[in-house]
Amino acid sequence: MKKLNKIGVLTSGGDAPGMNAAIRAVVRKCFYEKIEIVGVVKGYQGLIDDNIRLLDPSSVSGILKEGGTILKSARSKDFRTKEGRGKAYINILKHGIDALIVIGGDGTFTGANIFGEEFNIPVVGIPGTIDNDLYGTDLTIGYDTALNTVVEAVDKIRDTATAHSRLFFIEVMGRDAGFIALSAGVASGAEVVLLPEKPTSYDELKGFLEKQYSYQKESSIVLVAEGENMGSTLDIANRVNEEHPEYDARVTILGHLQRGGSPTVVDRILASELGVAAVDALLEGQNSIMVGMVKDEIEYVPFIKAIKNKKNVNSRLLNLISVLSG
Ligand SMILES: Nc1ncnc2c1ncn2[C@@H]1O[C@H](COP(=O)(O)OP(=O)(O)O)[C@@H](O)[C@H]1O
Ligand SMILES: O=P(O)(O)OC[C@H]1O[C@](O)(COP(=O)(O)O)[C@@H](O)[C@@H]1O
Ligand SMILES: [Mg+2]
Repeated sequence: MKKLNKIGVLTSGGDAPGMNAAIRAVVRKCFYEKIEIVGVVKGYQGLIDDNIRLLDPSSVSGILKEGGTILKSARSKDFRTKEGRGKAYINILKHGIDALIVIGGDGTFTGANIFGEEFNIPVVGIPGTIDNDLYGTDLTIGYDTALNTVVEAVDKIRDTATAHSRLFFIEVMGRDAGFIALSAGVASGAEVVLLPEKPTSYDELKGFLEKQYSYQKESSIVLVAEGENMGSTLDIANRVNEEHPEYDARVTILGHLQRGGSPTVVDRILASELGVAAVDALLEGQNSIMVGMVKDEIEYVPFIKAIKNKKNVNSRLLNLISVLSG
């Protein structure tokens, strides 16, 4: 195994609270192990554009509690091309980088896997996405903070919904995954959740709502994962209002506020552990793997498994929604 003298670290895809805590852990662990560490600015695009700078323990002072990412993030079209990845590799050689740590989601790991195979450079991934849609880790960095943000917002909407006896459709993030909608739904007492993993028909939804209305509930909340099957949240709410004007339905789309804010304790600890574990993995000669946390143990999960295997939503939680919404 080639000696590790210099590691590059980057954040890529949608930012997530706790990415800074992970960067800090990687940088401080490298210092501890006497390995040089450089930060790549703006994800894979920064590798292509040679936007690379030296980091030291003081460059990560005070960032543990900050949302966003000091290294910035990007969705790089160029890295999807062989030509772009070729430019990235030239810059890796220019800076003498021996291995990469990439912090991101499924897209980031797909790119890392291709890049590692093309150019034979060791790459280790740290799961950072609010969506929690990665197989091989119980939690991804940022998910817990996003959940807390969503629940705080839903609690507030519940106040006004109850005051006016209204139905609210609240759309949350989760491009292809319903983890945020389901867990936040249980934690905020949502009456219905709409998830991509469990397609619901319009008639089923109507049936749920009619049942709720027959209980004379003070308010109802439907948490909609953006990737669910029925189409736009506004269209669903409009149709419900046409058929049942008495529900007086309203729509709130929480949007990018779910991605910001100071990370929770859970995310800070997870990010610190995985940051250190990623450097350990490289020191052990690991390659093309994600470091995950399963039942409080660090696991090495091949990129291909983390991307291709489907992480299932918790059916117990789904059942809770129907049992507790009465
Ligand atoms: N098939 C691919 N080939 C090369 N690079 C990819 C591929 N898929 C994703 N990437 C890179 O990873 C970046 C992040 O992926 P994206 O899906 O946007 O976010 P996330 O990693 O959070 O899921 C993309 O912008 C792109 O640069
Ligand atoms: O910020 P953008 O580019 O509008 O992307 C929005 C998407 O990013 C996310 O917030 C996070 O997704 P990724 O972690 O896969 O990038 C999704 O929930 C959402 O669909
Ligand atoms: Mg993703």
